[in-house]
This record gives sequence, C-alpha cells and structure tokens, in this order.
Amino acid sequence: MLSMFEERLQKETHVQDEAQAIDQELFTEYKFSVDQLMELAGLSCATAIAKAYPPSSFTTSRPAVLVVCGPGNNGGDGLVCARHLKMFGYEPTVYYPKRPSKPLFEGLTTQCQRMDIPFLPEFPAEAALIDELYGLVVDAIFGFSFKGAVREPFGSILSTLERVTVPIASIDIPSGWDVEKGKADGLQPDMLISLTAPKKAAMHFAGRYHFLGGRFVPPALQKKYDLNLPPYPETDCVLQLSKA
Ligand SMILES: NC(=O)C1=CN([C@@H]2O[C@H](COP(=O)(O)OP(=O)(O)OC[C@H]3O[C@@H](n4cnc5c(N)ncnc54)[C@H](OP(=O)(O)O)[C@@H]3O)[C@@H](O)[C@H]2O)[C@H](O)CC1
Ligand SMILES: [K+]
Repeated sequence: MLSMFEERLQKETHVQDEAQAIDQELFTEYKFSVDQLMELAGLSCATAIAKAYPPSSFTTSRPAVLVVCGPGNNGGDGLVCARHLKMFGYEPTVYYPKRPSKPLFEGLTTQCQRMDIPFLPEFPAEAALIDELYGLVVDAIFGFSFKGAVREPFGSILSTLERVTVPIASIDIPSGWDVEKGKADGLQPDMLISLTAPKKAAMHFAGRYHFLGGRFVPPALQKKYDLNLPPYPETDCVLQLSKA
C-alpha cells in the first residue's frame, strides 16, 4: 500500500540528470565532501535494513548479510553500510570485484577489513548457495550513473542475484535497472532505499519496503529542485515510505 507521501513522490520522481545535478551542487556549491555524504548514505541504508530485517527475523542461524559492491559511489555506500551493519550486530560479508584505486575506497575497504568483515575472493556461482549462507543480500552495485547494457563481471553477478530467494535490499536503485524506466525482467528487490529523493525508476518498485534516506539536503537545495521531501520523524536518518 502506498503512503500519501509516496503517492506524491511518485508523481514527482527525479530523473537521472537531475539526481546528478543535485549531487554535483552538494559538492561544488555546498562544499560537502563525498566521504561525508557517503557516510550518511551508508548509515541510512544500515538503519533502514535494521528496521525492516531485525536479526531476530533471519531464518539463517546467524544474521549473515552478503553486501555486493560495484565500482562507483553506490559501491562505496555499500562498504559504509556493511561497516554499520557489523556495528549493529549483523555478520556482513562483502563481494567487491572492481575496486577503484582511490584513497576513499581504499580507506573504506581497510575499515571493513579491520572490523573483521570478510571479503569474498569469488562470487558464489549458484543462487542456492547464497540462499543457504545468507539471510539478506545488499545490492550496492550501481546507482544513478548506470547506463547502457551491463558489462562483466556484473552481468553474471546480476543474473545470479535475479535467482536468489532471500530478500534483496537495493541501495538507491535496483542495479541493472534503467534509472528512469526500470527493468521489468530485472532484479526485483524486496527493499529499496532511495537516497536524497526517489529516482523515476522507483515507480516500478514492487517490493515490500521502500525507505528514504540521505537526510543531508539543505532546505535551499530542496527548494531549488522542488524536491518536496516528506518530513523525517524527529532525529531519524530514514523514513519508511511503504510496507506491504
Ligand atoms: N547525493 C547523494 O544522494 C549521494 C549518493 N551517493 C551514491 O552515489 C551513487 C552514484 O554514484 P556514481 O559514482 O555517480 O555512480 P554509480 O555508483 O551509479 O556507478 C558508476 C560506476 O558504474 C559503472 N557503470 C556504469 N554503467 C555500467 C554498465 N552498463 N556496466 C558496467 N558498469 C557500469 C561506471 O563505469 P564507467 O566505466 O562507465 O566509468 C562507474 O564505475 C548514488 O546512486 C548513491 O548511491 C553517494 O554516496 C554520495 C551521496
Ligand atoms: K544499487
């Protein structure tokens, strides 16, 4: 069922160019650093996951979570999310096949490793193995800069993920989806955590949990882009938009 805010947001969802323009303005005009926003984005994701899937809801003996990270900032959000999930009592494992040689991503990787978060050397070939070992998958492969046909190794990873039966939580956009049109035969996550504002493809999200996170957009920027964001409750860093 859609909440009133979600119905309104669906009419006002934001296109890819606009999402990138807001992102750029946060960095250039408002002087935020990527690290700052990524920390808040990743914390929002871990918080939303903890609200929707408390450790007690896991059918696996331990709250084991597979976090799949892509080559851009969406992947960075995934690394931050993994670190906070560990702080919250989950047992995250990361798969991070294409690592940019930039201090930001190297630092986030080291932070996870120093918190004893394992990194898989290879992606499990069988969806059934993922179902057996993990109670949840976090999809941090691609965000709003994804374009065109998926290139390897992510094509094979996504086709395996399309067959898993444990819930998938997608950060910002379900990976492989066109940012505006979605992908009817693509990944169908159980959870979507929209960052800053839902992107146009969020209209096609049919999973149980839609959260809004990334509570860092200054009021003047919200006004400039007519974001009409719903109010977050009190001091929360996430807002639940829908629950089946
Ligand atoms: N303001 C915010 O809300 C914040 C959002 N954040 C997160 O950042 C992502 C956007 O990050 P960005 O680095 O711009 O891009 P992506 O992570 O979406 O992806 C870029 C990488 O993906 C590769 N790519 C693109 N298309 C394909 C494809 N078809 N096949 C394979 N690989 C692809 C691309 O490779 P190139 O070779 O094209 O360069 C990039 O490596 C946003 O969605 C949020 O999750 C930040 O945390 C900050 C705050
Ligand atoms: K994603």
